[in-house]
Amino acid sequence: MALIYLLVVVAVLGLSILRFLCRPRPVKIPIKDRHVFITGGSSGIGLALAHRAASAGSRVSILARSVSKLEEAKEDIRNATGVEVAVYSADVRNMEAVRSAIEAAGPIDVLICNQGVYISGELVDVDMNDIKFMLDVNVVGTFHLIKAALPKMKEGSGGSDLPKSIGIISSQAGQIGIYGYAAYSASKFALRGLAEALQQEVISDNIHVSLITPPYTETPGIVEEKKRRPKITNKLAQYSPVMKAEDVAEKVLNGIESGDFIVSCSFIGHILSISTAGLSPQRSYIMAFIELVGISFTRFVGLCYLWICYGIVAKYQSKHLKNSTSTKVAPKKNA
Ligand SMILES: NC(=O)C1=CN([C@@H]2O[C@H](COP(=O)(O)OP(=O)(O)OC[C@H]3O[C@@H](n4cnc5c(N)ncnc54)[C@H](OP(=O)(O)O)[C@@H]3O)[C@@H](O)[C@H]2O)C=CC1
Ligand SMILES: CCCCCCCCCCCCCCCC(=O)[C@@H](N)CO
Repeated sequence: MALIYLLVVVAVLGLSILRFLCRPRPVKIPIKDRHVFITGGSSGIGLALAHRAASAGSRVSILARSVSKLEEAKEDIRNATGVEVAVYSADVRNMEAVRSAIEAAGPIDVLICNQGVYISGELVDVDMNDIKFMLDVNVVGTFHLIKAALPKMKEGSGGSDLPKSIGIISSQAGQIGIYGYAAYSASKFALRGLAEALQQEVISDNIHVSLITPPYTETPGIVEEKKRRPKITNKLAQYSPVMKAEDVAEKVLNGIESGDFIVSCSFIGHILSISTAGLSPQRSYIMAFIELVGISFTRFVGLCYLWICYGIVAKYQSKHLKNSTSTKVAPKKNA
């Protein structure tokens, strides 16, 4: 009895300390009647986000390269919601193109940097051009977008203005490195550094950064990627279930509206976020409490997961080695 009493006192005291401690402060970011600008909005997660934001009453702009895919998305959203979205064709790798699109779109309340490319394969086999392509689109492209949008977003912010948001789509592959994703993971881990530093720089402008970490999601992009994905990657990633783009979009917009810094989209996603909490800001004292209590447990789960991973890798590589020796030997026998 006394022990339970003590535990309750400690928990309440702990929660009060965390409530005092947690920075930045919690925030609510409305999206209704506000301008939401979504890159990669013509396909997959971005398209689902555009649908959802339009249904929620936002003014929506989408940006991507292909004009025909943009027009198709525009028609799709019009048919489903009756909302006209604005479309901008630009390659995020081109700063000038990004600048003109953002200028034409007008001041942004919620910028969602969702464009992204992913090519998997063992690093020795991946072409350097493909590696640079991923870093350019995923990382440099995101810098272009934020640098182009930020000056206007800062203008007139603070004061009594409504809070604004910059949402950056990373990935679970931005929380853990997985076989076959060395370059992609590097690009997605990079976004975390950007997000953490940027949040400190823009907090006084009442701009709030969300770093989103979806699991595998059914999208046109993933259908392509799957064709080249090493089989072993599927084995290692099987513990994180695949989601539908619509469900991811719902989590993303809810996370942005709640001002969450890390937005995870699934149960395993939450476990991953707790175990990689590091020095990311945490606005919710409840979540901070869960992190403090859960972190040694999730580290243990992580160690078990890595034990499984390295077992799978060892088995795969010994089989691979045997296979490659037998193929080397076979032609000799035939000759
Ligand atoms: N699907 C998944 O399993 C997961 C995806 N993610 C991330 O989510 C984001 C969206 O992925 P997903 O929906 O699968 O991708 P899709 O391939 O389905 O869509 C990608 C979108 O980005 C646009 N895009 C690509 N390159 C550029 C560029 N250089 N400039 C401007 N726009 C560009 C594409 O249009 P266009 O080609 O016409 O330019 C398209 O609209 C990515 O950042 C991805 O890394 C994260 C975790 C899991
Ligand atoms: C501590 C507990 C750990 C539990 C197990 C976690 C398993 C993680 C698997 C991560 C798979 C990566 C998905 C991202 C795919 C992606 O971003 C695509 N775009 C790639 O093509």
